[in-house]
This record gives sequence, structure tokens and C-alpha cells, in this order.
Amino acid sequence: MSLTINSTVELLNGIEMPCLGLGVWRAKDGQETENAVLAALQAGYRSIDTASMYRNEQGVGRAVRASGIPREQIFVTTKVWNDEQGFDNTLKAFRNSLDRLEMDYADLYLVHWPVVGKYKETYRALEELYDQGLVRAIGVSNFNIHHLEDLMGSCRIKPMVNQVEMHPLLTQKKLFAFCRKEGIQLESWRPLMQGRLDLPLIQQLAAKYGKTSAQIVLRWHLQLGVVTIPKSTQEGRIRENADLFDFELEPEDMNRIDGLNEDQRFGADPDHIDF
Ligand SMILES: NC(=O)C1=CN([C@@H]2O[C@H](COP(=O)(O)OP(=O)(O)OC[C@H]3O[C@@H](n4cnc5c(N)ncnc54)[C@H](OP(=O)(O)O)[C@@H]3O)[C@@H](O)[C@H]2O)C=CC1
Ligand SMILES: O=C(O)C(=O)[C@@H](O)[C@H](O)C(=O)CO
Repeated sequence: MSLTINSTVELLNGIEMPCLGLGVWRAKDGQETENAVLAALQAGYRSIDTASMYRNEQGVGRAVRASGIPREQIFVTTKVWNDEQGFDNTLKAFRNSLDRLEMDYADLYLVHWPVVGKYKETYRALEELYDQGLVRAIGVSNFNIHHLEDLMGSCRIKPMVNQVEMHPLLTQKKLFAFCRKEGIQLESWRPLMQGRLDLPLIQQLAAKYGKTSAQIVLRWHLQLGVVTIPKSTQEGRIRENADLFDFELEPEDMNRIDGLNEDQRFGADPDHIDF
């Protein structure tokens, strides 16, 4: 499989989305976010995942401008938070996100969580923003199959991406197969299990391939065809997490990693959100 740091996937509307991005949840706005995003862009990342809730869109925007890389070569994702949902509120929330980013469009705008009774109206606002050319692609996050089926029963534009928790302990096989059938790109959050990488099989594979545990896990995501957005604010790890393109996991090792699944979540369950 010939993946490179520039590899992209094609979304339903033909837009190319980088396979690897930097996540910035819990990166502090200001210097921490700015330094991390700049380090990532210098290391070759071309995609950044932020959200209104992360309160660091300003730092992301500043780093993108400081990088000197043309805006159109960088894929910026942001998301509408739960208490901003609803049609009018979402349009306003998006304006606020663009103001903080100091950008005139976002590449991808996501409904952050499926807030019951609100997510369809919220998604209708995303369709409106898409029609207006303010976002290049739209999608959802933390949607289970039943949420997607419900949404697709009435939306005009199919979600192009579903960003969900996924890693070797939560392989999301059914959701992944459903999204693949529908042409919805799966994107994995918490791909590194928040740094809990001491699983014996992953360590064995790290020794076998001469790579780190993080690199084994991230390579597994990429070889599955899942877009992934590991977070780090440490320059060395930002580089490590992008050094994935000089080896390939053998099919049997991909299957062994799949076999680690325990349906274990480190984050919230989309069917029981209370924040
Ligand atoms: N849509 C959603 O609801 C959600 C989206 N996300 C997105 O996904 C991104 C990634 O998920 P996240 O929850 O941050 O978890 P990750 O699985 O990316 O893990 C991040 C943690 O792992 C550490 N780490 C990073 N690289 C390495 C490495 N090479 N070796 C060891 N430890 C490492 C980081 O520490 P350090 O920074 O010190 O390196 C940090 O503590 C988020 O930043 C966010 O953008 C996350 C949660 C929910
Ligand atoms: O980081 C995000 O994007 C999230 O939505 C989560 O971290 C979420 O806030 C959560 O898991 C709360 O427990």
C-alpha cells in the first residue's frame, strides 16, 4: 500500500481530505496550540482538527498564517458544539468559529455530537453553509448507525465524514462497514488511546517493525483507510506520529491488531451524552 504523508481520501463531493491530521483537543489556546500546529505543518501535516469547544481556534488560525503555507493547501476542520446546536444558533456559531480562525471558509464542518432533538436542524444549517460555499465539506461526529439512518432519512446532502472514537480496543467494525457502504469517510478520534500504548501485541509489533507503538497503531488506522488525527503538543511526538510511511503492516498483523477489540471506550458513549 503506497501511502505517503501527502495521501488523501476523496470525499463524496470529490474534495480531497488528508489521511493524517493533527488533533488539538486540550492544547491551550495561545502559544501551545500555535507551536503545535506550526510544528505539525513544518513536519508535513496538512490537516488540523479543532472545534469551537476546544477554545483554541484562534491559535490554529494564527499558526496557519504564520506557516507561510497557502491557506488552500491546509485542510481545517472545526465543529459546532452541543450548546450551539439548532439552525440559527449553528449559523451564528459557524460565523464565530470563522472569526476566531480569521478565515473566510472552513474545509470541513462537523456536528460535534448527536444532540437528541437538535442534530437534524443543526445539520440543515451545515447544508446551508455548504450551499453558500463557506465550507468545502460537511459531516458529523459521534454518530452511530441509527443516528446516521435517521439523519439520512431527511437530509439533502449526505454527510461526507463521520468522526468517531476508534482505536485497537474499539474497532467499530459495524459502523465502519455501514459508513463504507454509504460512502461516508470514517475518521478516528483518540486513535492513540490517549497515549495508553502498553498493549503487549502493539509492543511486540513495534519491536518487529523497528517503529514505536504509536506508529504501529497509527499505521493500522491508515491501512484500514481511516483518516486519523492524533494529538500531541510535543514537537518530537508530532514528528514521530507522522513518520509512518517507511513501513507497511503485513495483513496478518493488521488482523492481529483487529483482534484486540474489546469495544472499550475512553471517551463518552454517543447514546449517553450528558455534556
Ligand atoms: N469529535 C470528538 O468528539 C472528539 C474529537 N477528538 C479529536 O481527536 C484528537 C485526538 O484524540 P485525543 O483524545 O486527543 O487522543 P489521542 O489518542 O490522540 O492521544 C493524545 C494523547 O497521547 C499523547 N501522545 C501523543 N503522541 C504520542 C506518542 N507518540 N507516544 C505517546 N503518547 C503520545 C498526547 O500527549 P502529548 O500532547 O503530551 O504528546 C496526549 O496525551 C483530539 O485532539 C481532537 O482533535 C478527540 C476526542 C473527541
Ligand atoms: O474532544 C472532543 O472533541 C470531545 O468532544 C470530547 O473530549 C468530549 O468533550 C468528551 O469526551 C467529554 O467527556
